Amino acid sequence: MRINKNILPILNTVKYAALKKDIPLWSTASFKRHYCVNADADSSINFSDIPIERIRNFSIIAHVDHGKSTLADRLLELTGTIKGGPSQILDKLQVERERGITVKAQSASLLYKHNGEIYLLNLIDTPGHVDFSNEVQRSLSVCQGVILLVDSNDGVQAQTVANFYLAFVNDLVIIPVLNKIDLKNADPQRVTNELKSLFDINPADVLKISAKLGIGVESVLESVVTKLPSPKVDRSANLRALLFDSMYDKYRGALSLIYVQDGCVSLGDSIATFHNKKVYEVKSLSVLRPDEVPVKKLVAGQIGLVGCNMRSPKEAYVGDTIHHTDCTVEPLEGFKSSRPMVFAGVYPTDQSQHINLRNAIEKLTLNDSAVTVDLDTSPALGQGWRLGFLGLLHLEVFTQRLTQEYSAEPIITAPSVTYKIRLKPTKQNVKDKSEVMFVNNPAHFPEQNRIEQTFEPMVIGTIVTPDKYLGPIMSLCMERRGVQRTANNIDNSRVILQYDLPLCEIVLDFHDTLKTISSGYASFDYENNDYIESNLVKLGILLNGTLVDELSHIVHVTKARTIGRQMVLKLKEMIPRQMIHIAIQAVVNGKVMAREDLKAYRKDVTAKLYGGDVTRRMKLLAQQAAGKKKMRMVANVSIPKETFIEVLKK
Ligand SMILES: Nc1nc2c(ncn2[C@@H]2O[C@H](COP(=O)(O)OP(=O)(O)OP(=O)(O)O)[C@@H](O)[C@H]2O)c(=O)[nH]1
Repeated sequence: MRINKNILPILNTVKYAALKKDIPLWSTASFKRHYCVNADADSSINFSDIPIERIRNFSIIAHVDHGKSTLADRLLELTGTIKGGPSQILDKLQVERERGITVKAQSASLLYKHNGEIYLLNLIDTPGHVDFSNEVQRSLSVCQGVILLVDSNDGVQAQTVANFYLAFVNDLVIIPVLNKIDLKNADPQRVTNELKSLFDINPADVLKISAKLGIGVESVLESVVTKLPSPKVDRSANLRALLFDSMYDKYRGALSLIYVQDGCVSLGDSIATFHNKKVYEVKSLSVLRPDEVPVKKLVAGQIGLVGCNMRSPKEAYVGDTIHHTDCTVEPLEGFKSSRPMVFAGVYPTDQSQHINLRNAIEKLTLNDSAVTVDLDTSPALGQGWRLGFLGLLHLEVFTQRLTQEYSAEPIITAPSVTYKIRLKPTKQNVKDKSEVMFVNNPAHFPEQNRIEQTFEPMVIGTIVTPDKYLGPIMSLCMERRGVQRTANNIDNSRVILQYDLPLCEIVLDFHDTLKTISSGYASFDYENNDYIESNLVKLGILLNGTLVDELSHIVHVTKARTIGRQMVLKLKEMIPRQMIHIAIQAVVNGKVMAREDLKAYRKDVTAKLYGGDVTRRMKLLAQQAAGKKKMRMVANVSIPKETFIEVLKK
């Protein structure tokens, strides 16, 4: 590791010695004496005895990869909550570890000694990717402050801007922290100036740390205690707790993560929820450290997990208020539900898997409340669901979790955004000229002669980039039918751009392309905007003359030929040759835009075996049969199940 020399003056002797010997700072005796709560004392501390003035609830927010989970690890270690061990401890899901990103906000309760007093710090590590911004929004609703973390090499990025404003509009106290000061190219001064010019943050308030090396991390804890307010709650009032996340446990059913706004809740209490009006007995209560530690009581200001035998995942409604059955209270505000941006059909590989897949989707949506679920049927794929997601990464993560956590292997159809269509007045409804329908499934796209006007959803995209990539980025936005709104300098080498872009142009691969053309330096964030009128058509895909709606796509008329060409080529590549000749065509209103042919072919997997090796022959045939199971018969053609989504990627 090459250490930035500029940080040396800020290391005191203990830290420097620890660093040189590669001893983690938090394991030094002097550190433990000052900051960690003694492990023996820890087990005897009753969390509910900690007064409100000594509670701090905060989130760590930042752009992707700026070090949130690493800082969370350090804070857990420094406070003695965990004793080292695996890194990114709050990234608990397999999908998070495999992809190296946080997709779920995770909370942990830390005990911290300040001026001899013990404080309870409830930390929430949030995801950085724009597809999971609903997790950040929910987390902020139970916090009084945030740590806004910025990489001191990368500087302010698109999600830094989005997250700053999210915290700002929620009236939260912001602790600005520059991370990765150990990197050779770190430039904390430049990034401090960016924070000043963009957000008017006082340079004197900016902390400079290296979460990886543990440098300066104690100053973060000190700021959390001294700068953040304690929660505004009332312990003497009747119980009101906000259910802000939930998860499914095999043995205990749905578990609810709650923030106790008023009063307290104890084991054995009889509680009810506003949304479903059902009554439950509190069976288990725990705080997360970050694993569950059972407690007897949760009091106002605390965050904890409640188990009350909710058997159906639908009962734990995120945003609901929990109260005691014998008291009437005003419900808490809850959450504005996030609007799904991308829809895709989800079908079992064969209909015998239907019930399993339904259970898996129900349980997983409990832990991912942003996903919307509607029933759907498809002539080729049978009974299934139309699911709504916040973006393509969200869709991919959800389906990966279905497979990894519930052993379900669904088929996902081509994702689509929701278009608005105004139909021509018919003789019967001349008076009602404005018959409008919303379509997110190409199968429901009306015949062209019934359509009066079509509209597509737009976003306002924010791009932060070094100015040397400005040319290619502007070309990319133009190619994606974007219209520039603003362009401003952040400093003398970086620019922040705002564009109006059609949502369908950014959901699939815009982010990846942007990263590629800017060597990874540009970042992107977007927010929903209105619908605008746009000339849209259905690009149908025909396999041997049969329309396959599951592969069809709604596109802008100017893109129909290019996308049609790309799709037939991709399909030719993805569909294995079969015993019949396959014609693949892309059509718009009956007019062929592109065509490819896949020649017939008979694959005799046992052909190379001579003689009578029956067992080997059987094994090969069995392997071939298993391979076929992973395919789906559509229009008499076997299609690998990934085709439906992969075909749209360039
Ligand atoms: N050199 C250096 N690397 C760091 C530091 N902090 C984090 N990293 C590295 O930066 C990368 C991203 O860190 P994470 O903690 O996963 O970042 P994150 O913000 O939680 O990422 P997402 O949850 O995906 O948004 C990892 O490879 C870390 O080891 C630091 O202070 N110095």
